[in-house]
Amino acid sequence: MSLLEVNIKQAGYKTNVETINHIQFSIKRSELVGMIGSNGAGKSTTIKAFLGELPYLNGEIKREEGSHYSYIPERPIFYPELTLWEHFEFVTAVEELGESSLSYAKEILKKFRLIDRIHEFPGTFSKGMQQKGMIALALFTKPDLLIIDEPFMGLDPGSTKLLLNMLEEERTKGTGILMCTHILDTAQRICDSFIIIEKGTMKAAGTFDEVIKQCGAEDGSLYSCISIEDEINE
Ligand SMILES: Nc1ncnc2c1ncn2[C@@H]1O[C@H](COP(=O)(O)OP(=O)(O)OP(=O)(O)O)[C@@H](O)[C@H]1O
Repeated sequence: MSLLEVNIKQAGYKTNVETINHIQFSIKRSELVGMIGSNGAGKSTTIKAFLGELPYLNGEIKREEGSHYSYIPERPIFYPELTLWEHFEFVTAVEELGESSLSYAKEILKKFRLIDRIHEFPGTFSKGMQQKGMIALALFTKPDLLIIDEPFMGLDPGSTKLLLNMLEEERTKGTGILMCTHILDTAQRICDSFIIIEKGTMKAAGTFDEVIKQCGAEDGSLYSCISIEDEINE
């Protein structure tokens, strides 16, 4: 059984108005899946659909029993009235993680070089620092499935390297990862499999060789899998 099995027939932001359709894929433990496609192709909508955040979903979503996920959205979201450290305390209380887990929080925050800023409000952080704060919070809950939308956005080279190492560490622990990204060279290097989304539907899915073949990308590059006029025209 996979961690996640997605079979979306149609889904959208209004009842009976489909923004995406016919998207099927699964994610196994320790698998890193790259979801790629142009701006507006339907990647974030697909994520929202299988997380149950859309008003319209015709399809079936199966999750491994007892597994839990963390979702890092494209734009960081924090509670304006809480400091970064208070976010960790809040998550500890809500998820019933126990006080001892806060030492793990400090470990992650040290790695992300945020430890000196924990008593500040994340809203006052730089974009990259906010992104790191979101990633740190997501990893803190030790998810079985990690869903990251544009993880490299705003990260400096050192933080990008750190994130890549942490993704590898998570994978080794058995975490399944779904990552939306426009950084195709990195995706090609680190992902086990790919989902290509185009105009709200799934154009290809599988290993690198499989998607290249399905897309008819003769130059053997993921760039050729993404057409330029890819946006959904409603
Ligand atoms: N909240 C919303 N309400 C209505 N339509 C939306 C909403 N969010 C996105 N859409 C529409 O859904 C379509 C797919 O958008 P989506 O955000 O899924 O694209 P994406 O592939 O994630 O793009 P990007 O790479 O730019 O993040 C677009 O036509 C967009 O306008």
